[in-house]
Amino acid sequence: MTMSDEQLLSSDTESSDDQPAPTPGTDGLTDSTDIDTGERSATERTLLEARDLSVYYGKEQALDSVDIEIPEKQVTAVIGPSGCGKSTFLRSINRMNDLVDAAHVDGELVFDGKNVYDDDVDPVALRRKIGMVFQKPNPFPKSIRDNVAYGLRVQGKDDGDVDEKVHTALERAALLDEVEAQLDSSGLDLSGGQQQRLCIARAIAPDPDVILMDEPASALDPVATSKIEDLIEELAEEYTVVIVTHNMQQAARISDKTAVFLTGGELVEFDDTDKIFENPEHDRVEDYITGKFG
Ligand SMILES: Nc1ncnc2c1ncn2[C@@H]1O[C@H](COP(=O)(O)OP(=O)(O)OP(=O)(O)O)[C@@H](O)[C@H]1O
Repeated sequence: MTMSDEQLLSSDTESSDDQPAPTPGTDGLTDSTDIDTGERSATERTLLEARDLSVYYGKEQALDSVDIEIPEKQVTAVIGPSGCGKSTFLRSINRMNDLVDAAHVDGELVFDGKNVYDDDVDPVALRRKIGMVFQKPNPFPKSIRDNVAYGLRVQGKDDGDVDEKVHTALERAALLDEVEAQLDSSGLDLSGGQQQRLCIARAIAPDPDVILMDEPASALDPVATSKIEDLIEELAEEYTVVIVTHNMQQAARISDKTAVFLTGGELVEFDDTDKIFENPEHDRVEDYITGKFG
């Protein structure tokens, strides 16, 4: 699953000309830690690690010295009250904050042993390894097939087996059965829930390692939400999923780990989801979970 660092670092047609020449990064694998619980795996490997990560918008600090180790092939939920920096944290993982002029990042975000803020990392290539799904389904005004194939095309992977890859991505996104007979119809003609699964198929077509999801079900009805939740749990067999959600029941249902951010962009507690919801260490987290504020 993991692509080489060379691929991560290599420039492509979308990258700016002033990107430094690609250089091989570390092949470093971060620490492995044996754990005694976990339904998905007995051993967890850290795939993403924030080290003293702070993010500012101008003078305003949105994330405050965050340290966190996110395990591979699990679902990590990010929760906390409005404005506490959840989206900022998510967007710092694949450098989406680069697109905000006022944003400034201190510290490190290490992905598979490499700081993604190093000068030699191409953010466009990075975003193919760390895909993103947004709150509102945003398919392109193109056919279902072309929506999914888009990620392959920009990656130069649209060789002979595009159709096979499109099918695989739709299947993994639990959408193939519903759209197989209409791949040339517009993606915009699908229901909201189907559009979101189409966007998930588009994100996974280039075979990323990580899928970031920013409240992916908040615009959907309960049935569509339930399908997305089932899908997220399935995706974690192949991918590392980090999901921002306002819905604490959803976090409790689908995640293995939960990170609780509180006001000021502080990561107050990060632990197994069961522990966070049943017996958190911090009173402030308990107050938030039990609805005393937020
Ligand atoms: N593009 C931006 N420019 C300036 N300030 C921003 C920007 N994006 C976020 N902020 C500020 O950074 C802080 C954290 O915002 P962020 O969106 O990360 O929080 P959040 O926890 O995801 O909020 P919500 O739950 O309401 O979506 C807030 O004070 C917000 O106003």
